[in-house]
Amino acid sequence: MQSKSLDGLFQELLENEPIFKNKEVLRHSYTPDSLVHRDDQINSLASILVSALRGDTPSNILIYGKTGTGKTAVTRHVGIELERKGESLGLSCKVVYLNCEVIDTQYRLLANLTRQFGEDVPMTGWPTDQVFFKFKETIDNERQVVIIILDEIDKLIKKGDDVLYNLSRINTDLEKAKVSMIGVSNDLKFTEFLDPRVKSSLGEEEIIFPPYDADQISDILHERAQIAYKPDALDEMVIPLCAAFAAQEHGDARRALDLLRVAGEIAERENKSRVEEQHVKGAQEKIEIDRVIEVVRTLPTQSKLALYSVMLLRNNGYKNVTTGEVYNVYRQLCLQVDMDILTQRRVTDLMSELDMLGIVNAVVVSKGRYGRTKEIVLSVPINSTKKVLFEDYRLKPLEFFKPVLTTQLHL
Ligand SMILES: Nc1ncnc2c1ncn2[C@@H]1O[C@H](COP(=O)(O)OP(=O)(O)OP(=O)(O)O)[C@@H](O)[C@H]1O
Repeated sequence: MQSKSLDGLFQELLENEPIFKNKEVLRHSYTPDSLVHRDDQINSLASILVSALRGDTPSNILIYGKTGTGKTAVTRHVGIELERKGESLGLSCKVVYLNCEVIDTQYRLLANLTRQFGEDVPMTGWPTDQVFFKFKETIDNERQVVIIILDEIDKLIKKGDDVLYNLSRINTDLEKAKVSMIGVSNDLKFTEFLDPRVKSSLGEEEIIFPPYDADQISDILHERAQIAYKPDALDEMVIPLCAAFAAQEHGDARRALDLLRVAGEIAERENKSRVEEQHVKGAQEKIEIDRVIEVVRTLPTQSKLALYSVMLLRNNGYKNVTTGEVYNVYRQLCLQVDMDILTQRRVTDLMSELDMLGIVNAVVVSKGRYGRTKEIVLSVPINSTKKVLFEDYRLKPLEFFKPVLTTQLHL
């Protein structure tokens, strides 16, 4: 019975005229062929890397810019073109890409690099020196220039800068191969934590990616929309609105492309043949909620308990939740899951942090002769937040817990 109705549903959905021509090109994994408004950065990068085509070692480069300013897209694009040109000139020029958020230890980085040159190194188990030796031996097998792109390089140095130190000195041990590095970061200050020798070697050249303004983002979106959407699928206000929202967020092209995709998905779900202004607003709201929920997922357990206390109070019909009531419930939750009970002052601090993260909204209200207190309102949807909280095994036993609540006086 159910499968029949589902079959009908699929049929109905299939018969709707799709508004997307190729949705994949709006995803993060897609690398565009043309990058508008980045000619200066492309030229700077190419003029440094051209040394590789002369058989010399290009200077190391540090690339800075806020998130979504095209750093990765430009670096990869120039890297691909450099390899292509090298090939046509009969030169061996290899550009390898590593994301240091994923590969964040010296061992894993070296093992991964060696593997990219076709040699098998186990992902754990060897002494680090041995992996480094293997990497050197592997690349030094032939005359080649190797350019290593270290994206999100700031994540790597959180665990020490040994690997950067070793890589920055590697050329002295090589006979045939030459290595240079491109570090990419959206943290302008990360070099402050580097060993001065690494800092000066890595930052031989620096390229800055400024944020896009709304007009530049509009151009990026227009180009992408042409391949992503069917003709006439977008109301004329859609692109300017996506661009305006993204420009408010420090000119983030990734955010703009997300808005453009999610707006289309919302319109599609509503069976509309055109994406309208309200779909972009819906997309903005959805992306913001998804972001906040992601923040909830990474909160420390104590903050999760404080947050869950607010949720329980709201769920039990409390209109004006105060920090005193939160603390009362919080204590009961701690006892239930056997966690240390923090002082009321500390829990009030945790609530302020949740406020700063946009998870709750606390306003100070005056209660006349009863003094002043904070009233706390949730800024996240209850059901999805609950789901995320219970992913934490320490909170799981609280799923059906009912706290003892005081009757709320409406002063
Ligand atoms: N000039 C551009 N033209 C076309 N697309 C662009 C341009 N700049 C950025 N994009 C697109 O915007 C998205 C984000 O760009 P990218 O990943 O390069 O940003 P980033 O600066 O590396 O950000 P992060 O620091 O967060 O990694 C990508 O999908 C990319 O294709």
